[in-house]
Formats: sequence, C-alpha cells, structure tokens
Amino acid sequence: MRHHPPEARQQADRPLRILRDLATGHPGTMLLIGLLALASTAGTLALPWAVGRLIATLGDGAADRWTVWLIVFGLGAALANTLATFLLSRLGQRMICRLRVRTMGHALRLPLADVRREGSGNLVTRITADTSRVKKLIDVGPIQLPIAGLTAIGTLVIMGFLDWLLLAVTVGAFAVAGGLITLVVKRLRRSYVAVQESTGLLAQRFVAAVDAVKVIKAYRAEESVSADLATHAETVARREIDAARMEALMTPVVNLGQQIALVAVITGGGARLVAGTLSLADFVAFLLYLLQLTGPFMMIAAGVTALKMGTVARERFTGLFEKPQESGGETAQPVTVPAGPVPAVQFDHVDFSYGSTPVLRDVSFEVPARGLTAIVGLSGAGKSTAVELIQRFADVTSGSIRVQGRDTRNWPLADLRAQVAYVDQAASSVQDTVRRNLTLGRGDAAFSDGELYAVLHRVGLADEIRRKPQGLDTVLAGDVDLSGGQRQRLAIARAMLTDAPLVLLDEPSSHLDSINEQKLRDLVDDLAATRAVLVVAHRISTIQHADHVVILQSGEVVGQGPHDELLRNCSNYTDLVRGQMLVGPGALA
Ligand SMILES: Nc1ncnc2c1ncn2[C@@H]1O[C@H](COP(=O)(O)OP(=O)(O)OP(=O)(O)O)[C@@H](O)[C@H]1O
Repeated sequence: MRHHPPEARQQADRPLRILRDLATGHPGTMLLIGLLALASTAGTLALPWAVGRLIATLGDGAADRWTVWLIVFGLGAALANTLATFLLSRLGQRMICRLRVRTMGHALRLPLADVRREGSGNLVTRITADTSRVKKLIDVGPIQLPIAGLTAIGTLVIMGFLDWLLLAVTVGAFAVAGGLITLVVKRLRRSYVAVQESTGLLAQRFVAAVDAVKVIKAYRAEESVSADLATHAETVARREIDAARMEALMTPVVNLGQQIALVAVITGGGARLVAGTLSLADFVAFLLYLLQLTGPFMMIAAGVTALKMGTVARERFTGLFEKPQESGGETAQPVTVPAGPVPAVQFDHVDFSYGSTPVLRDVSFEVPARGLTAIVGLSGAGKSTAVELIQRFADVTSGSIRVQGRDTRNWPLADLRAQVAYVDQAASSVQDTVRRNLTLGRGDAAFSDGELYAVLHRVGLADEIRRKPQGLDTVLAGDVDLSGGQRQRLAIARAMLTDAPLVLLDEPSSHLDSINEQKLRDLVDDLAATRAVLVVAHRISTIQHADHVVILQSGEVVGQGPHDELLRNCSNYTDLVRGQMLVGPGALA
C-alpha cells in the first residue's frame, strides 16, 4: 500500500488538478467558460472607464455614444458571467457525480479490513458532505477566482494609468489587509481538516447507532446513545465555530483595507483636484475603480476560503483512492484446474492474525471435492474466519490455502470467488428486489421467473414471496422485509442458483424452524452429492450428516474425522456434544 505524506497529497490536490478533472470530456465547454469569463472581466473593467468618458463628454454629442457603451458593457458583463457560472455549475455537478461513482465503486472493491477501518458512516460522508465542499471549490475556484484576480489586477493597472500616486496609497492599504488574510488562511486549513474528520466520525457513530436501533430501544438506551452522539455533534460544532471565527475575519479585513484606501484617496485626490493637477473625470473614475476593487477582493477572500475547504475535502478522496483495491493473481496464468481428484479446499499449516492478535494457528484440513464437511467449535474459535480466508477476504499470515489445488494467492480474485457459493453468517441481503437478491452479480435476465420460483420452492420460500406486494420484484427494505429465517432461506436459494463447485455455509440453520431445518438438511445433502459443501455448524443434526468434521478450539484444530469416530475417540468432540455446545436432538447421544 502506498502512503503519500500530506505535503505530497497537497501537491496532488492543487486546484489545477481539479480543473483537469472538471474539463474531462468537456474541453470545449471549459474553453467557452474561460472566454465568457474573460468577456465578463473586460466588461466590468470597461464600465468605470465609460462612466469617466461619459462625464468628460457631457454636453457634447459623444455622450450618447458613451451611454450606449455603458449599457453594452454592463449588460454584456452580467450576461457573460451568468452563462459562465451556469455552465461551470453543470460541469461541476458532472464532476461530482463522477467522484461519487468512483468513491462508491472504489469502496466496494477495497479489502474487507480497509472497509471496516473506514467505516460505513465515514464513507457515506465522502459522497455527501465532502462532495458538497468540493462543489463549492468548483463554483469559485476555476473561474470566479481567476476572474476576481484578473479584475483586481486590471483595475489596479487602469488606476495606475489614471493616477499612480493614488494607486500607491490604495495598494499600501490593501497590502495590510492581504497580510492579515494570509495569516487567517493558514489557520483555516487546520480548522477544515479537524471539521471534516469529526464530521466523518459523527456520521460513523450515527450509522452504527441506527444499525443497532432495536437493541438501543430494547435496552432503553436512546438517551445515553443520543448523549454520546450529542458529544460528537458538539465536537463538530466547536470545530465549525473555530473555522467560522476565522472566516468571519475575512470581510471586515477587506472592508478595512478599502476604508483606509478611500479616506486616503479622497483626502489626497481631493487636494489635487482643488490644486488642478487631477481632472474631475479621472478622480470620479478612480473612485469608481476603488469601490469596484472591493468586489474582487471579497471574492478572492471567499474564494480562498472555499479553495482551502474544497482541497482539504478533495484530499479525503485522494486518501481513499490511494488505498489499493483488492487484487490477486491477475498476472498469473489462466485458471487451469489440475487433473485428477484434487480436494476442493486444503488448509496447509495456516496461521492468521487480526492485527497482532492470532486467530488461527497451524490449521490443516481438507474439504473433498464432493461431500459434506462441517467445522465445529465454541464461539470465537475461528470458524467464520477460516471460511472467509478461503475466499481471500484477507490473506493468511503463514501457510497456504489451496482451492482446487491452486494457492488462493495465485487465483485471479474474481475467478476464485466464482468457484464459491457463500452464505454468510448474517445471511445478508442487498437493499433491492427479491429477484436482484437471488441473481446477485448475474444480471436480472439470468433466470426466468419459473426458475427463480422453483429454487424458492426448494427452500420453502416460494409462497411467502408470491404473497409479497410485487412478488419477485418486491424491494426488500423499509416496510417490506424478510424475517431472519426467510433471509437465510433466500441466501441459500441464491447459493443454489450458482453452479459453483464449492458451497460455503456459515451457520445456515441458526434462524430456521425444525421443518425448514429438515428441508435445509435435505438440500445440503443434495448439494453435497455433486459439490463440495463446507458448513460451519452449531446443530448436531447438521453435523450428523457430515462426512467429515473438523473441530476448532481457540484457533487450533483439535480433532477431525467422521462424526461417529470422533464421538468414540475425541474427548474435545464429546465435550462439545455433551456440553450441549452443539444444539438439537441427539446432542447428548
Ligand atoms: N474483524 C475482526 N477484527 C478483529 N478480530 C476479529 C474480527 N472478526 C473476528 N475477530 C476475532 O477473531 C476470533 C475468531 O472469530 P470468528 O468469527 O472466526 O469465530 P467463530 O468461531 O466463527 O465464532 P462464532 O461461532 O461466535 O461465530 C474471535 O476471537 C474474534 O474476536
């Protein structure tokens, strides 16, 4: 994994880079926006000059012409600015959309450990609060800020032509303001980093609380959890207020610069007007330019603020995109399944740790190409971890896992996972239709309704789905959802629809009633007749059917073999069974 120091990231996130992102696919529009911005600047700059000429030609025939120019410059500048702002906003929204799509796609392709570390709330903040901050940057950064800069420089140049002495006074006054603003901006960056980090953390906590809402209600913990969330919200508010304090300084500082300049220019310019060394037309034009200078300066101050906020937000995206996606075996040879009877899975002296905590130690066992293999053990023994490692949700610390004779690290990841039909412990479903849940990753048209109902019938779910408002097209979310047992059966149906040679079931019957459990046992037997089935089991009834049982204890294999043999020879197994760690009729056999 590559890590850039923050300075390097800052380099990468310069507004110029964002300009490039913006223009992607729309260079013509970007050029048009630039031209419109220049036209608007030119119109704005020409306006006071036209006023000066109008005053100078009052009373002669040329005044009418200058009146027309005045209207052309004023209206033209306003129209060009409006169009440029709209076109820029449209490009900005398109870029934000691309950023969101990339963020979501990247997040789903990250290794599981990185997704957990980031947290769902924090990831959601990326596509909500952080993108709106980047949008603000787009609104002011690429066009308004350069226009403001150009207008300010152009105004100063014209003022210099009108009267360089008065210009020197003006520049002096605004230089004081500029120095103060530079100090403020430095502190703003720190404030924005703190705001965005604490906002991510707040979202993370809130999402976790919403996920656990049933438990929170059941234990009447609404108040304490709300209080905890409120503490995080207050941290965000405190940091926002810190930033607002800095932002609030911007306008008064610019105004102060302008007021000092006005007093100096009116006093000095007025004296020279009386002395006859400055014409009234030039004096008025100079004053108008001076008043006009505040606008671009305000815009620069606000623009720099948005720029800071936006680049800090953009860095959060860069930080995420720098995390490498899952990869494995892409450069390896095309998949060739070794000839002959190869076990579906072979654990060979596998060690695995979460961070520095060892979870599996020297684990070795095999899952034959056909038949039912069960992993049993107390809670926390490492059963789910072993099943997850087969799919390379994480890499072994040492040893190796082979699937169909090939080290999982040498399989292209997608091909490896295509060998596996997996039912996770939570029997997760996606927030989508029943159909999409059944055909996940295959496309809606992969199976006819008849085929889908047939498999639903096999898991005893067909009638229940038919009764749902839109049948297979019912969206599982909000008011219409499935029970735990129904979700489990749906997940099993999804696994059955694949032709994967290896089926991994992580406690598939934990929510099932005895009728459905019996159905599941029959289904598992059917599957095991033609495929390799590895089941993490707590129920003795499931295990009695297994051809091979692996006992895990604190991450170590402490026995393996057929159920009857283990009952006779393995005290760890009999302890498990007699201790009723395995539930169901026959557990005490
Ligand atoms: N994401 C994780 N990060 C750190 N430790 C974890 C993580 N997931 C599990 N563990 C730890 O790894 C160990 C094995 O967990 P695992 O879920 O594999 O056990 P299990 O045998 O499947 O338990 P159960 O029967 O309760 O589901 C436990 O001590 C657990 O605390």
